[in-house]
Amino acid sequence: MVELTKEEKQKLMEVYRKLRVADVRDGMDWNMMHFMGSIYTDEIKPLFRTNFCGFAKTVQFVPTNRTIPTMDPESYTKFSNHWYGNVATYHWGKEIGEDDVLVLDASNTNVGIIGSNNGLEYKSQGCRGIITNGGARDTDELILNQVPIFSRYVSQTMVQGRVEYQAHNIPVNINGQLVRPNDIIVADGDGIVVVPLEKAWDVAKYATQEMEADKKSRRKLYDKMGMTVDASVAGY
Ligand SMILES: O=C([O-])CC(=O)C(=O)O
Ligand SMILES: [Mg+2]
Repeated sequence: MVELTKEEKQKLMEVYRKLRVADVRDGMDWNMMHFMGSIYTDEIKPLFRTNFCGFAKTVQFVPTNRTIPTMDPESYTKFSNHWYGNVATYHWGKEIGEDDVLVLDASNTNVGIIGSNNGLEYKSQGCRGIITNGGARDTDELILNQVPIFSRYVSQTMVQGRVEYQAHNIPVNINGQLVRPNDIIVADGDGIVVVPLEKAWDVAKYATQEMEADKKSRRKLYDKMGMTVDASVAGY
């Protein structure tokens, strides 16, 4: 796992915050990574239009093969607490910090692995966004609280009796794309791009080149059409 200093991370974020997914996609192509890194919105969708970038904090859950014995509801409360505390654990959550993006490989299970409670908690710790090939639940509240999340499913279920924590800070597979701890994640309405951390500056250089050419061109069109300058062309 490549580690960066706080200053190096801040410098990268200053550059990446300005880039659109399309620019980063171009920057990847310029570095001969045409078939790497893209995760599309037909598979992993944002709950609402949003954009973010940050460093991947990876976690993996797997489906369970444990049988659930029949029990009365009072016993189920104990069972549920035990599962949450020992099987589908969220102990890694406290490690999430500023400029992280939580990348949760839930093994494509339709389970509500992120809800409005843990989603808001990670946001409060500085988490920029969440990406999962599993499910989100409490989605009305996730939207109300503007917790930026891209997920495969809108789910209803709890994790108890369904999935188990497997590992964190390991390479994971999201829709056929490798995401390693601290790789850069860029997400917007066009989907998600994963940039290998060791290529981050090379990708940023050509992504910025393409973005600037594009914005200068759009700015001319704004002027030609008498359109009011907005954030997407300001400064060009
Ligand atoms: O409890 C969970 O793991 C998921 C959830 O619904 C929440 O955090 O609100
Ligand atoms: Mg909940």
